[in-house]
Amino acid sequence: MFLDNKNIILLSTGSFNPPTNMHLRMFEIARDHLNRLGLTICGGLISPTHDSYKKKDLAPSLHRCAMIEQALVALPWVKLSDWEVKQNGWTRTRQVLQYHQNHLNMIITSRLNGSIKVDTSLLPVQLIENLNVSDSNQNTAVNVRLLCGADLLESFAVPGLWNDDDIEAIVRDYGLVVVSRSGSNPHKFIYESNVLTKYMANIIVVTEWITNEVSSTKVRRALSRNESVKFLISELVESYIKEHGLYETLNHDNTLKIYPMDDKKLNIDEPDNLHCTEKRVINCKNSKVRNVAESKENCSKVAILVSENGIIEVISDMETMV
Ligand SMILES: Nc1ncnc2c1ncn2[C@@H]1O[C@H](COP(=O)(O)OP(=O)(O)OP(=O)(O)O)[C@@H](O)[C@H]1O
Ligand SMILES: NC(=O)c1ccc[n+]([C@@H]2O[C@H](COP(=O)(O)O)[C@@H](O)[C@H]2O)c1
Repeated sequence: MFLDNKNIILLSTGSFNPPTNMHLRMFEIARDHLNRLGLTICGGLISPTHDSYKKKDLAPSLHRCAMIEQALVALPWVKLSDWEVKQNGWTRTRQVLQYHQNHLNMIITSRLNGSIKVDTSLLPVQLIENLNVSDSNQNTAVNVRLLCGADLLESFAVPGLWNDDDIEAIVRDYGLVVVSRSGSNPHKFIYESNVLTKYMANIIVVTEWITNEVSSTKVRRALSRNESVKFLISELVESYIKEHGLYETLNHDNTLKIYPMDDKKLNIDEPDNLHCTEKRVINCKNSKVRNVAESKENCSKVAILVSENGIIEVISDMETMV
């Protein structure tokens, strides 16, 4: 039931839309903690989810992979794996772990057997160096562990999201390294789950005392409002985003409502059924309102109302916007 803890590779799955500094810090925090427990971390992998994963505002994987590569310039012991995004559809996390563990161990075995044509690009440098000096009796097999934030762990309880079999296989065969997030209580969550309690020895909870609640959602929101994201994401990622015009508009296609000014005056009175958390009037003389809605028309002023559930309503000064 207990995993052999030699040669751990931390694998993190998610949208990385975009990758934030906290995605990177998660690896550092986990490595420090595991080292302190006497465990060896050989490397890390980031495996972004497939484009068909149903998540609002998900940028194409081409961009997400490129942004991860930019972010990882500052974290060379972690590598991007684009295997998931290259599949025909979304892959369950259990299979992602299975693929990477089998694949990496296959590469290691081939390498030890002297096969020259082995693509080692996913292997951490440290492990390759060990392999170069190792005799074949040495235990070089890797254990790929799922590295996640406590919110991902707690998503195990969302009805219909995860198969029970998969949850059991993930904790039994691979193991978890869970980084705390404010508002979560991973120890309590494990206690309340029979299967997680059964395999508790394979779950390492890392308490992050220097809490940082940056999330991709908040970064996307800031970008769409043209607010600074400095120190939340790497400068290289920020440059990539700007260069490709990503996240300039938030996609609320199904819920966007645009009121011509005749209907609602531009004094941002709330429409009857909308409780606003935010109200803003934007001056945009002779410009397209790109950060609010795809409009072909120019306008000079719009009012934006953002409700608690993320619905954006726009009041424009030109009927032609509608
Ligand atoms: N601030 C954070 N603290 C701890 N873990 C985090 C944090 N941000 C992201 N993670 C973890 O990183 C992994 C990938 O996360 P994901 O791409 O969903 O990022 P996110 O910022 O939570 O995204 P979104 O805001 O789009 O839901 C998940 O395991 C998630 O729990
Ligand atoms: N059944 C499963 O294996 C399952 C269910 C939900 C999410 N996931 C994964 O967890 C990650 C969640 O990412 P987000 O937090 O960005 O939604 C993604 O990599 C996704 O593929 C896996």
